[in-house]
Amino acid sequence: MIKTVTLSHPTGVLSGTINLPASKSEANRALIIAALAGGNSTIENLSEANDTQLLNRLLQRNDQTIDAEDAGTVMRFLTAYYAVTNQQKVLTGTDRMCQRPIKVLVDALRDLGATIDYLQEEGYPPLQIKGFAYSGKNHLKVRGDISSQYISALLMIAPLLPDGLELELEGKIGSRPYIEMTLALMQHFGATATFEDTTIVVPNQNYKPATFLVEPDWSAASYWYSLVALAKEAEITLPGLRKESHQGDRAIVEIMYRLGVYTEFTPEGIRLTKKHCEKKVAFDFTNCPDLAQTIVALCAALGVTLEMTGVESLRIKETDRIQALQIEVLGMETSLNEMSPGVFRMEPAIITKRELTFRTYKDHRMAMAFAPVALLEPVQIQDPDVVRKSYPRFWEDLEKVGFEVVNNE
Ligand SMILES: O=C(O)C1=C[C@@H](OP(=O)(O)O)[C@@H](O)[C@H](O)C1
Ligand SMILES: C=C(OP(=O)(O)O)C(=O)O
Repeated sequence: MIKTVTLSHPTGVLSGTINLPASKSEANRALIIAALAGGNSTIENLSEANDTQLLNRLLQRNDQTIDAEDAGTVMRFLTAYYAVTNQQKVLTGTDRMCQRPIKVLVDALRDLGATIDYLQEEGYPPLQIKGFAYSGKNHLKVRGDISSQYISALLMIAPLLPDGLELELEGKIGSRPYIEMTLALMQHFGATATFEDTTIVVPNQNYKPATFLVEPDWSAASYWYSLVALAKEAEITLPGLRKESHQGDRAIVEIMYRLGVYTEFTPEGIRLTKKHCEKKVAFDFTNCPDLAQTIVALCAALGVTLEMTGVESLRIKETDRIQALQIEVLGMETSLNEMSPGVFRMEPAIITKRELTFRTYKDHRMAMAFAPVALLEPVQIQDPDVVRKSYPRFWEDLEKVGFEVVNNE
């Protein structure tokens, strides 16, 4: 029996104040850097996301085998962390994690002097980290088009290397704001770097312990934007979000402006209300890949024609997100087609079904992206507990604004 939640909303009028979870991306960088800084750092508003709670636990224990579960940042950041701090570990994760590539990072760490073996398939976890003897190399070329997490992982350990590190990024750079977030967090803990064009230079230096306050998660905010866009009337307040943020997913403000949501920045945070929605939109998700599912589900529900590009990295995330989206929008009587390599198009849907069921593919964002459709028709979401990866209180927060959430075991 598959666990589902059934979601419905009585009126379509939505109002309330929601305290979002803190950003797992910021928190996981702060945890790694604080560990490298030694001494007493304080991380305030640590994310309740499983990805962050897991990393926090792993850093406090001295386990021989490290289970990164389904958390990409945990797997990638800890691989670099344990390698350069010369800790012998086996790193593994869920079946899916063992299908998510890590070769770019392992090759770079081997170049720096790490001994790392693949325990199953070449290029994929599980890994065995055997030790570190500095090679003297301080210039590496790294592909920028697979995952920025490899680059962030290398950057965070770079100040510890005797000659620092010059990273030359090759190919298209995806998820660039996440690289900039890494550099900003490093700077917060006293380590400077330069990022010009495609080259990042990090000198050898010491991190300094610091206090860091984690911001609310802009990726989590995207589901509330989607709810506002689909509601008949809405006024949603999300405290703590600011215009200036390290998170690239703040791009949701401009994206949703075109899809019917107005953002007012207030001293407390943001206030979302409704405005006119365009009928046809095109977005490039290169810099904000985690927003793509929110926008596909929303455009299908709104009947808006969507063209999207910059989604190459979606194939190697918690699931093949392109394939998962293509299957799930079929249930909304629309289709997402690859018109030419990397260019996807979705024509408007007219939803005529009474109840829609969405599968989630062990991917938190599939659950949260499709949940707002419940403002139009009752919706069933399979395996609802997936949200724990980034937003464990998601279903409770929906109840706060009047959704009926029925758990079906
Ligand atoms: O560094 C990070 O915190 C993240 C980087 C992005 O991954 P990619 O760099 O693999 O696109 C993003 O999708 C992920 O949710 C979090
Ligand atoms: C891709 C994601 O996470 P990660 O790669 O860190 O597992 C995500 O949270 O959408």
